[in-house]
Amino acid sequence: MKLSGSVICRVGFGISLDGSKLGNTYEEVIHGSMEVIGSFAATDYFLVIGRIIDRITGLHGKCERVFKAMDTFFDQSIEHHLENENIKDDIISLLLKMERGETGLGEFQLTRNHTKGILLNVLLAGVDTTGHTITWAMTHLIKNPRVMKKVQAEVREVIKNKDDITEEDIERLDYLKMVIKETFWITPIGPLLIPREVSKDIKIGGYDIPKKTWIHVNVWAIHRNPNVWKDPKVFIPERFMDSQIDYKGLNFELLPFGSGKRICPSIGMGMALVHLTLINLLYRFDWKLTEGMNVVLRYRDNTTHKTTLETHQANTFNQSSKNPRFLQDLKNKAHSPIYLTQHLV
Ligand code: HEM
Repeated sequence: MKLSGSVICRVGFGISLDGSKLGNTYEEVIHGSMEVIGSFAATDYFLVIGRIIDRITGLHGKCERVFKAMDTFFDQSIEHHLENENIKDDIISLLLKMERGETGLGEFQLTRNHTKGILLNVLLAGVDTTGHTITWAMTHLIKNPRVMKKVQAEVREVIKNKDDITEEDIERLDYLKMVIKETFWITPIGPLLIPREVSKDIKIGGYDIPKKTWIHVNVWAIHRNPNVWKDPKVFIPERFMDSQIDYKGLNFELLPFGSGKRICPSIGMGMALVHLTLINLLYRFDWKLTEGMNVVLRYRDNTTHKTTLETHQANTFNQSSKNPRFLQDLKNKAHSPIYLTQHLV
């Protein structure tokens, strides 16, 4: 989570969280918003009485606090750009150009609120999804030593003693690509996608669906359809060998990024981050399952760990971040020991 957050803030917002005053606000924003998104909101079901219930449960107040923290975070990030004119080529610079009318949007005038709305989308949609995909892939590998051995052998063979691992290397890692596809398939990060609202009365599968109905696409169930998938509960990356099925929204059997107009607009960045992180971890470390369901990462030269740091996170963006499914420690320095503890529920 911290890694994906840092990358997205660097690439999207042109800011480095490490040691910056934005780092603390960022933590509050991310954890707070995930908690709020994952909470039950009575207003979603009972418009009037729900507002009263949400005030009594404290959800309303929490939303207000998170919203203020988020607004401050975006204000500070934008200010940082306005003070440093040499920051270019990131999302904030582009949006500020659009606000000033330097980049054409036709008749549409972008305001500061639009800019903040877009930044909010990028931040919330990018950090958790990427972070949890990596964590799930690690979990499946730890639980499947056969696959772990095979993918690690492939990565070490292809990377050998290269200092820099680049996106070109990904193309040569066929089995890793299958492992990631299988991770998306068995544990999709958005199991119900983003809800759609029906714009007119329609019929789907023989059912009448009236205008304005919300539709949730159950990707989790689609990925487990025994008429389409063999062994739908087992982690077998080889199922994608010689298969044309891809995750880009055109094969409806596999929809980790959704499909249609609202498909994830950042598949490229998400996939690059997931691949490069896993390649680095598989290449540089041996992972070992210890007693008591702990997962320990060790350096290949057998250096032992020294420090532990804990972060709580949920496993999908449809669940509350209160769920302490994962406790993880990842000191992200090239030559410092890495130790990772995971509690499997
Ligand atoms: C492995 C990583 C990722 C996964 C699995 C993922 C998955 C998804 C899914 C399932 C949706 C909903 C699509 C639908 O309902 O049809 C979505 C939407 C979205 N994603 Fe991603 N995503 C990932 C990475 C990212 C990254 C890195 C960013 C931005 C930096 C991003 C930005 C967005 C945005 C802005 C939307 C909303 C699009 C809209 O509302 O039209 N995603 N993503």
